[in-house]
Amino acid sequence: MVLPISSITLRRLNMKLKNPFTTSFGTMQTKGFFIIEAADDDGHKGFGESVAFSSPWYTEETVETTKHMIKDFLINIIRANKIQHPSEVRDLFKPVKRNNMAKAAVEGAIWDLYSKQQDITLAQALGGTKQTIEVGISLGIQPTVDELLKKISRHVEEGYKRIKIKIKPGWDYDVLKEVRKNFPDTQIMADANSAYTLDDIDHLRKLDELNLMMIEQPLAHDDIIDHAKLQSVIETPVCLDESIHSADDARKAIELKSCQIINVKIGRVGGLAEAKAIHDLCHEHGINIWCGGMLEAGVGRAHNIALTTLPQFTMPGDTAGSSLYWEKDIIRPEVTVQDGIIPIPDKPGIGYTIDKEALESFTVEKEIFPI
Ligand SMILES: O=C(O)CCC(=O)c1ccccc1C(=O)O
Ligand SMILES: [Mg+2]
Repeated sequence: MVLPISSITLRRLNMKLKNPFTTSFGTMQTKGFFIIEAADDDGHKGFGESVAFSSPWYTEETVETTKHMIKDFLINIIRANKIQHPSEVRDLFKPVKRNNMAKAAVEGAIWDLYSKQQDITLAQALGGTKQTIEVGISLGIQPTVDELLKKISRHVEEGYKRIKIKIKPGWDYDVLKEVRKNFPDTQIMADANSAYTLDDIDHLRKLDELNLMMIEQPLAHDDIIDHAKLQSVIETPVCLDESIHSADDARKAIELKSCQIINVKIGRVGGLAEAKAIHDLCHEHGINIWCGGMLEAGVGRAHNIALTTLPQFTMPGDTAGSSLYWEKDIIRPEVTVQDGIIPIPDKPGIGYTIDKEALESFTVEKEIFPI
């Protein structure tokens, strides 16, 4: 049976983050992104969210490249092909190299549309099994250690299951040592966003004494060789984020022992089908995975929640509550977290309703493409 799609709408939104978010690369305050709406003639609407940032610091994609890819390539592919199941979109998009975040935004809208047509949840469509998921929070680099400690206290009290701390040279060992001293029993991890090289091995080895859950992407964004060298001489488990763009990348990293853990982001790997393939591979190899975040608005957050219902997502992810990022999110209800837990919504598709007024108020550009 063909999966009917009658139009795809591309909406560009601008939303201001409640708090600036600082990584080893710089600070973000507003987020531009696309909400993709895939509609059929029976009134079903599926939604996807693009996660590329305005500048290419995390991967090579940007808001502008996302638009170019979707408008000039991906929509034409959808138009030219009959789709029976959303898992086919991954192969249809293969002739377009990389540009994973653009692909994921369109593919995600089609998964949501399909789930609504079938009257099942997106989690069910993916084969998810959990009724609730556990989440942690990611804290950007703060102006002072004191401010970091205050934020950690607040989130530990709220019940977040683990605290991730962004690090960079000059904001690492001493800061984490202070954190560990104040929070001896909290699950703490660090994310370097590729700020180090193998020259820093001795420095990174000092982190072993702090009993961190893991160190995320310490070395180059495109590396799996040096990470294997690093992992062989440090005890702290290495987690890869930027380096993994596909199940094939994950296979190679596992084979080389470049990491013990993988952060799976739907956008970075090109969509839900690829994310599920990475999940299945890691399940087979006993590699723990968790769902990363890209400072998403509600639609992206809902997709992350659905993906995390798959069983090998054994570690708390970065999908924190909407109100930590936004004055007002674009979904109803907003994502709320209690004691570090998010219940899986039971409505069809992503399970959250689009707040049309909010969506409209953040929209700066809109284009409809008939399919
Ligand atoms: O809170 C979130 O959504 C995740 C925050 C985060 O760590 C992050 C935010 C933007 C870009 C990259 C990363 C990352 O995981 O490396
Ligand atoms: Mg990361």
